[in-house]
Amino acid sequence: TQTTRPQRMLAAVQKNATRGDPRSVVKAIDQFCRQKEWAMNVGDEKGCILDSVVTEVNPATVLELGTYCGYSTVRIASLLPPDAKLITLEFNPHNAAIARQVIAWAGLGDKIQLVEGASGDWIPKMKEKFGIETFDLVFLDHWKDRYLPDTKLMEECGLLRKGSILLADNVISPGTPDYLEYIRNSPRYKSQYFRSHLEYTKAEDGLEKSVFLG
Ligand SMILES: Cc1ncnc2c1ncn2[C@@H]1O[C@H](/C=C/CNC(=O)c2cc(-c3ccc(F)cc3)cc(O)c2O)[C@@H](O)[C@H]1O
Ligand SMILES: [Mg+2]
Repeated sequence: TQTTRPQRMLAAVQKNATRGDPRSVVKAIDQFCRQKEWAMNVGDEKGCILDSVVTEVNPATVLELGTYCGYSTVRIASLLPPDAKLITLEFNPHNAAIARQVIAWAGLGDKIQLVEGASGDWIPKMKEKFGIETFDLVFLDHWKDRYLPDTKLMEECGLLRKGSILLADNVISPGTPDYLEYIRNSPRYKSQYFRSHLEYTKAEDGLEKSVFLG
């Protein structure tokens, strides 16, 4: 029977990456996507920008919206301090199942909590279910029309504090026009655009980094 792209990506990790070595997992996925099949991971070029933001913020609490196969989940978690917590939300059970195995291969299972469900349902439960007060860093990489409603929901739920960082993928390609318009014009955020390229291509894309001002 026909395999799926996430299944083929996982197979490439299990074949080419070293168990317990997150960077080799990231490298194996990037090689798979460059040499075999394009996939919507943040990729190695934007991934370096992501790395620099994670390192600068040094977050104790991270929320990722849209796990997909766990590429950015592993990339972020590999840079976190010892007691930091990364919660990642994914509502497609097949993608979640693949991501769990990618995360396990990287040996990062104790740093990452993958929650299977929709961001709109789980964002209001972060405090009661996971004892999270606020997130130091949020990585937005799920359906592009959910960036704005979920940002407003995080504000309403009090999950952002003065200095919380939102980092949004794909603000050019596929694009998130309503989110960009809101976040760049809101007096409650200070935003910065990091120009880059759509993963594994020469097309323009970039990351928008926004600081919540409280
Ligand atoms: C509300 C909710 N709750 C929970 N999980 C959610 C969720 N909404 C989506 N998810 C999950 O997250 C992933 C979806 C990611 C969406 N990403 C993109 O569509 C994307 C597309 C491109 C792209 C660019 C140019 C092209 F020509 C074609 C594609 C590049 C990218 O980097 C992308 O991220 C996927 O695993 C989905 O199940
Ligand atoms: Mg993306």
